[in-house]
Amino acid sequence: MNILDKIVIDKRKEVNLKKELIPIKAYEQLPYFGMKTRSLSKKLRASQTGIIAEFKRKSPSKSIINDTALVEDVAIGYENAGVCGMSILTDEIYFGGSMDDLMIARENCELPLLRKEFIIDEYQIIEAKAIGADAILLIAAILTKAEIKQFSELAKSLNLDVLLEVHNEDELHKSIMPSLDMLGVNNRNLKTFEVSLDISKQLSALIPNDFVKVSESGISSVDAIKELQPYGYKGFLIGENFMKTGNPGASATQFIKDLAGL
Ligand SMILES: O=P(O)(O)OC[C@@H](O)[C@@H](O)c1c[nH]c2ccccc12
Repeated sequence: MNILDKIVIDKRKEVNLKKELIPIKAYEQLPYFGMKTRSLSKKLRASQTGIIAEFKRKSPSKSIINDTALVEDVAIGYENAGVCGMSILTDEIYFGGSMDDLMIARENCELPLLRKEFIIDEYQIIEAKAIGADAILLIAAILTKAEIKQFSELAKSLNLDVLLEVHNEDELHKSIMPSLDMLGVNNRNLKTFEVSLDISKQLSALIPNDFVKVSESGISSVDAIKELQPYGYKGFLIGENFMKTGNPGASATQFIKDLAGL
């Protein structure tokens, strides 16, 4: 069994358990549920740099990346660096994240926040809104076309932006629909962990221009972004490259300065 299948099995167990403990109605009472969201896709469209910076403690491909950085410091650091949005892993088992991380980031910055999660149930979308997320990730590799439609339409009804992630042509063809805001190409194969920026280059022409194109994973230099921009990418999701340093906010600041040619 590949790692992605394993993650999804564990996620289904986790969500089913939680559903019994916390009814959806409880989430709808939380203050963030009724709050206005900030659009990540609009920010990316208007930006010259387009960085979405991620908070990630560990990953199945790299084990520990950073187990000392505090999410509040990183949120403030990323905001001061001028990123367009912050991505926060809320999966605990494989990525060492939590919903608390997202809520702490929400309390400490005004950035659009992307809930980075393996979403397989509408429950997690309600949860995302209730903890203060502005956008959700949907991963085509683990969803049917009907689920992508159902989940993205629910997200839109809650004013959440939707980033749909693909890794190959079949996933892309299955996914294109008007309820998505951003189309993300993951340069990392979630089943084998192989990374190649060529995936973004190959798939870009197949993504209609009405979606904001985002290139995800394995981006570790300004040159990589300059290479991807001519393919129409407006968003760049960067995790490890910032998180592996002692001060993720400071490395994002330097990165954005270099990218903007300052
Ligand atoms: O740390 P990187 O290589 O810069 O990658 C960030 C982000 O793209 C990656 O964490 C990611 C992309 N899609 C995902 C889906 C689930 C978990 C994680 C991810």
